[in-house]
Amino acid sequence: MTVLITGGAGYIGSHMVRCLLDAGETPLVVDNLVTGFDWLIPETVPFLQADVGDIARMETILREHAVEAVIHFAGSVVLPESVSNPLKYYRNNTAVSRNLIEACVTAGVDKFIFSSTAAVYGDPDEVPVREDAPLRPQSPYGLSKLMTELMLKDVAAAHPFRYTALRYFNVAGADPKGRTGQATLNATNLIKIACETALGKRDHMTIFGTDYPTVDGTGVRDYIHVWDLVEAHRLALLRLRAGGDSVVMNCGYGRGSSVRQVIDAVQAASGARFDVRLGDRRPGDMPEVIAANDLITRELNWKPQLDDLSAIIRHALDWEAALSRRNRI
Ligand SMILES: NC(=O)c1ccc[n+]([C@@H]2O[C@H](COP(=O)([O-])OP(=O)(O)OC[C@H]3O[C@@H](n4cnc5c(N)ncnc54)[C@H](O)[C@@H]3O)[C@@H](O)[C@H]2O)c1
Ligand SMILES: O=c1ccn([C@@H]2O[C@H](COP(=O)(O)OP(=O)(O)O[C@H]3O[C@H](CO)[C@@H](O)[C@H](O)[C@H]3O)[C@@H](O)[C@H]2O)c(=O)[nH]1
Repeated sequence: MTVLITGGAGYIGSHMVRCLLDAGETPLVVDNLVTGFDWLIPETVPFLQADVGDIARMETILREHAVEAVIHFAGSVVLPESVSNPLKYYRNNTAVSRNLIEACVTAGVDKFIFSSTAAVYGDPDEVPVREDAPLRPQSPYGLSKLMTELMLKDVAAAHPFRYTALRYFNVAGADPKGRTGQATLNATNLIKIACETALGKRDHMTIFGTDYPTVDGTGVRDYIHVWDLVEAHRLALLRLRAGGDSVVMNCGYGRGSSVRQVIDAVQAASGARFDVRLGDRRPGDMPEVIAANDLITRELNWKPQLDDLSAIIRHALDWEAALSRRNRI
């Protein structure tokens, strides 16, 4: 019962691999290492370096490894980059996913879990935002993921194929056991940047916008611990195995933290009073994005274990320090 993890050398995918191993599953990783690192994959896990958009190669891999289900993380993930280079996102997220789905249909793989994003909502009218809210992505990144969701829906209607699309909110933290974490180069995510600054890897950081209509004027996001996120995928896999139908669900905690609250928490956890500058709003940023999570809680009986900003930050800091000790970054 092999479970293929595309993008398993990346941040979230490498946690998925650990989570499945811990549960006694048999993961297989396909990754082209464009942003991932092979040293994040445990040596016991088979790894094939390939582009997920290569239909013939993927069809062969699915058949030769008797893949039962696919969890598809591979893709391009930098939202501002998608504005300056949209075709990269429509290729590596939309077209590549299309090819992978075709390989699955041809090879008879009928269970598919897809990494979608809160960016499909754009600037929500209401928070917490529900799955049936208007879908108005404000970036090619969000649209590239929404197009994949729509393809999955059509394919599931036409073929013996069922999927779960999880719309992640802001993923952060690292494996509580310290086995993997985010090693992304030039990361743009707030918690990663704040941790890097706390450890002296950056000499300062900037708050992007202090005049939002939020609790303290800075942007509010629903930060979800990566370990709770991958556990939701494992539960989604069990649900598909039990015959569950196709579904699209938010994956977040349903409460937000502001940029200032995050930075204060990183300073408290690290004991470092680092240089924080006040800057302009980052183009394309939303004031407040928070998940409604009733659906995932009900459908998967998902019970987050690490719904705590200080735990997310402690694990992120521990991982950042471990990266330095290993001379990784
Ligand atoms: N990190 C977040 O906050 C967040 C939020 C919402 C959605 N997501 C989605 O989650 C998924 C994983 O994100 P991540 O943060 O782990 O990013 P990441 O860059 O760390 O991981 C992506 C992995 O996919 C691989 N990859 C990219 N294109 C590939 C291709 N064509 N063929 C094979 N491998 C390829 C990369 O080498 C990398 O290992 C992405 O689809 C992303 O859009 C992430
Ligand atoms: O140096 C920084 C970095 C970020 N921020 C702010 O921190 C918040 C969070 O930003 P970031 O961590 O970059 O996340 P988002 O822009 O919310 O986007 C993330 O969350 C989306 C889902 O909502 C995913 O799709 C994206 O891949 C992922 O990057 C925002 O208010 C930013 O303006 C700063 O103030 N300073």
